[in-house]
Amino acid sequence: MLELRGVEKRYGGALAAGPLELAIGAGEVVALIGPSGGGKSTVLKLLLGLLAPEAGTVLLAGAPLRDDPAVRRRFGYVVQGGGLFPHLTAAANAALVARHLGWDRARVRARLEALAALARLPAGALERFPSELSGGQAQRVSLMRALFLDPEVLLLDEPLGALDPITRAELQDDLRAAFRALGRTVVLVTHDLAEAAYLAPRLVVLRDGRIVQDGTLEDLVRAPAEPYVSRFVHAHRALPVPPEGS
Ligand SMILES: Nc1ncnc2c1ncn2[C@@H]1O[C@H](COP(=O)(O)OP(=O)(O)OP(=O)(O)O)[C@@H](O)[C@H]1O
Repeated sequence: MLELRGVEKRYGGALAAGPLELAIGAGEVVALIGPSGGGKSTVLKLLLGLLAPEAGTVLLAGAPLRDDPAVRRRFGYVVQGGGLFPHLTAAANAALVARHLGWDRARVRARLEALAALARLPAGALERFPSELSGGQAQRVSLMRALFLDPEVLLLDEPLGALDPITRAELQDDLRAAFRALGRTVVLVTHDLAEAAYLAPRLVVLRDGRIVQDGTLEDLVRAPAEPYVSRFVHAHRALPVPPEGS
């Protein structure tokens, strides 16, 4: 469904990512993980065609990705931070592209209701502005907007950033259920390994713009491709709870 072949991305001459080889099958759920600045967002934007590579080819369903609105509509994209327009209600944000394409009110309303149920957005929240939504609700609206046109591929850049742990855990459950219900190809970016492993069976570790490992959590734990992967896996701090009886 998605493929990077020998892809390189430079900013001002400096290599930010690549050369990259990556193939993602239809219906796969893949997490891109790694340190800040490792190249996760860059890879997501290359897959989406938001960035053009200086070398190599990006393929969508076997054909080179073209810069064309019809091609972009095959993707749903949740940008880092949600990217909702502050002057539009949640409903207007979610339905923005559909309205632009001329969907009538009844069709928009039916789709909003179906997606609000899928994204578990509380009734009433659709008529509010982003400043009147909680962080978790805003993320749910961003997800609804990405799914509105029923895209073949869903790309999510840190969809659960900046949420408290309880809201984050609830949204992880809901995202996982939504991915299963949709059966679409999903690529998500997170720097949280536990979240990545909960949501995606396949983990791609990026560091310094290169793929250092591509496998399951078990592969990363049992057979780390380089010492960095091992450090990343073991960098999670346990709770500093005193032992019982002390
Ligand atoms: N527009 C840009 N101009 C110049 N350099 C950039 C630009 N965007 C990203 N970079 C650089 O490219 C590299 C990869 O950045 P990228 O945003 O893809 O990393 P990331 O893994 O998504 O990081 P984070 O987790 O912090 O979002 C970094 O060194 C970054 O500084």
